[in-house]
Parts: sequence; C-alpha cells; structure tokens
Amino acid sequence: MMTDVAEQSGDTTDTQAGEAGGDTAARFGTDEPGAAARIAAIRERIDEIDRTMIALWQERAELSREVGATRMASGGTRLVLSREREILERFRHALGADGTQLALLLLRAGRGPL
Ligand SMILES: C=C(O[C@@H]1C=C(C(=O)O)C=C[C@H]1O)C(=O)O
Repeated sequence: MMTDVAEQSGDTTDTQAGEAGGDTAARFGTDEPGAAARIAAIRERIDEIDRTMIALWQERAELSREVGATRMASGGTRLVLSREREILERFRHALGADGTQLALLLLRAGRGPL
C-alpha cells in the first residue's frame, strides 16, 4: 500500500530538507526549513505517483496493442470508434477539457495515430 504524505511529514526536517547537500532555496524554492521539509515529503509522494502513472501508461498501451492485434488477426477492424468515444467521454467527465486531451494521448499511445 502506498504511504500517505501526511504519515511521512513528521520527521523529515533534517534528513531530507537539510543534510542532503546543496542549497535549500535552490532545491525547494524556499530556505525556511519547515516548509522545505514538507515540500521534500510531498515530492516523495509526487515521485511515487509519477512512477505509478508511467507504469500504468505503459501497461495500458501494451494491452491496447494486444486488443488490436487480436482483433486484426481475427479479421476485425483496427479501431472501434464507439469504444474510443466512451473513453474520451469518461475522461472529459472526470477531468474536463484536459481529460479529453489526456485520453487522446492515451488512445494514440496504444493504437498509434489515426
Ligand atoms: C483497445 C481497443 O482497441 C482500440 C484502442 C482503444 C483503447 O486504447 O482504449 C479503444 C478502442 C479501439 O480503437 C479496444 O477495442 O478495446
């Protein structure tokens, strides 16, 4: 299970925002130690989220390619536009206009450009 940022933020002042070397202001955008420690803790979670999203992105693209290969090998179509519309609508509903752009990139990652 992934760790919540709030659980990590109590004891990070010296080890993450202070001793690790380099200029605190340059690394964290502030030289206030408490703020820098909190930012360091949040960044750990951000990095974890990014790694997870990259892995999920790659897994999704692989699965999408497998669906396309399976369908074409059976004489089917490369694309199913009604399904793509459903996915676009799901992302638009959840995330607005940015969701639509994200879904377009996701779809392209799996099946290639139209
Ligand atoms: C993966 C599929 O094939 C294509 C790729 C899609 C996707 O990446 O989600 C959706 C529809 C198809 O155009 C599918 O039909 O489910």
